[in-house]
Amino acid sequence: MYELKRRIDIAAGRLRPSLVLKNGKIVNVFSGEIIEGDIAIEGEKIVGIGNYEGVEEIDLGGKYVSPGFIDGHVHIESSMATPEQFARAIIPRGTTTIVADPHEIANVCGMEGIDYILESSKNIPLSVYVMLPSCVPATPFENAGAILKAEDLRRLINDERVLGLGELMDYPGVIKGEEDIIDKLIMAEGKTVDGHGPVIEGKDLNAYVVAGIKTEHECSTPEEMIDRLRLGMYILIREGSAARNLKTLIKAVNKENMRRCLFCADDKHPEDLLLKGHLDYNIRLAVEEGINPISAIQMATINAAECYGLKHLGAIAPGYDADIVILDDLKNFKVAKVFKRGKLVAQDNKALFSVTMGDYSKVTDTVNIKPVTEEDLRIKLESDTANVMRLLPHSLVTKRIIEKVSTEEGFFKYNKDRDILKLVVVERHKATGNIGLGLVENFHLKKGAIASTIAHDSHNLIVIGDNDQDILLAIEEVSKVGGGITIASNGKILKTLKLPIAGLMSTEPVENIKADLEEMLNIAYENLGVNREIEPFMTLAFLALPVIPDLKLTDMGLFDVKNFKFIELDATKDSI
Ligand SMILES: Nc1ncnc2[nH]cnc12
Ligand SMILES: [Mn+2]
Repeated sequence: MYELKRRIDIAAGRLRPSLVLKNGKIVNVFSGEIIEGDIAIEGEKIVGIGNYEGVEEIDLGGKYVSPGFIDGHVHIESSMATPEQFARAIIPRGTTTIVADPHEIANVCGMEGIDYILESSKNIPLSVYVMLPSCVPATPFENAGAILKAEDLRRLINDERVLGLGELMDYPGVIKGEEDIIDKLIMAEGKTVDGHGPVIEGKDLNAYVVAGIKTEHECSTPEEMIDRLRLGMYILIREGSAARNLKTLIKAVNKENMRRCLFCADDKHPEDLLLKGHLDYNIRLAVEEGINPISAIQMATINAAECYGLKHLGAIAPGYDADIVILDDLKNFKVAKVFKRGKLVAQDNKALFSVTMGDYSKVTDTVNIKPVTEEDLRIKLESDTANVMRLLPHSLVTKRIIEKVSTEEGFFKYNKDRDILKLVVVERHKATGNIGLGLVENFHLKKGAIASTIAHDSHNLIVIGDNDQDILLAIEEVSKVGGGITIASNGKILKTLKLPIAGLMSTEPVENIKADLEEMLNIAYENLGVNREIEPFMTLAFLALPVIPDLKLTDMGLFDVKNFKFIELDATKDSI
């Protein structure tokens, strides 16, 4: 009561605000104007726009003022950094709020993983909201470290930082009205439900929307985007490290539909966050592609706030949180200062706050595999014609190709003159001994192997190599360090990035993770001759995700995503 009365007195000019940002060019996300004036701030709230004198004053020197940026869909784990370190990377770029989907760590650690993300993001100057993972495991065609049902999720659905259900990847299950999915949708009634249903259309799309799914971030064509806008879905335009859809989709944004469009990163690696940026990069790219700067700012602020029901965020107006970004101009969108709830938290691309690591003791030691032998890696082929996964440059998609491969006594034989590598997925949560075996073309690796415990979304242990000795050595290394990425060559480990949190995240500062990854990328390209059109670690991470076509490999075998079924490696044994 008192606080409200005080805010009214300050707004009315009867009392001086604690802080006034003077002389700014304020982007008004409601009227679409740029209005010159001061911003009166009291505590965590904006209380007035106009001409004010404050106890403390900061002169903005006529710079532009935007609301803090809001990422509508991001997996913190994909940055390989903890939430605290992730905040250090993105706040200097102007992001003050994220809607996170912790399905990566949930696939490894179940509810403990979600608790960790909520707990470790509580005391940082970044608002971290969470969508409860709806699909753990993503599909029935893989073994994850947990299975989450509605009754598991229910204890968190009314948490004030939980905004609803995360990406509904099991779109066939939604369309069939499967009981498990219905349970989760009813549990989330009144909250937001995120989609992941790029390939559906027509009546199936109606079924998906009427089920309560209100957003889509997996569009890769303008047609998919328009189809979904027409049915009332919000469109999240994604620019991440894995998938880069902005330049394609932005063409379909116009002044009539832009208020239903927002930005997201989905999965972004540390080097991209630190070098390219976060939503400041999306905004810059959109403006370069012809979008009006004010519209681009609306997409990064008020649109996301309205999409997720965040009524106190997304605008520079009385009563809104004082989440404020000061920009040098509306062309390069260089972020000069960032305020979070009225406090200066970043300046000239530097975080002005320190972070202490939260307790992660319940989400480590997560690699639990049955020892793998050379015998386990033998690929039986009755003919020499195989179903091979052909990698496409800068894409999560693989192409199914049928190729003649070398064999010996009925088993696959490495051929140094052919670019056909062995891909192995080892179940790593319950030591079941499950192993998926596949063949990959266009990765180009020579004399070595790369292993990783990042393998969306079940995050089993995935390895690619051109000889079994290095494959076995790499498996042993990532298992020994409790999860991570390693490069083995000629019987030696060249480098390992340790990811002790769930086998997904490092405890190191984000700058160190970036430096280690850059060194490993260099080793992959220089020492092992990996295809420079492929980002090896991100590509490897998505080769196990059976919701993106054509062929993917899980611990249960080679999966034909288009026909939604397992197939044999020997192409003569499987009808297409
Ligand atoms: N992390 C992720 N999980 C599921 N689907 C995805 N598509 C892109 N990134 C993804
Ligand atoms: Mn996602």
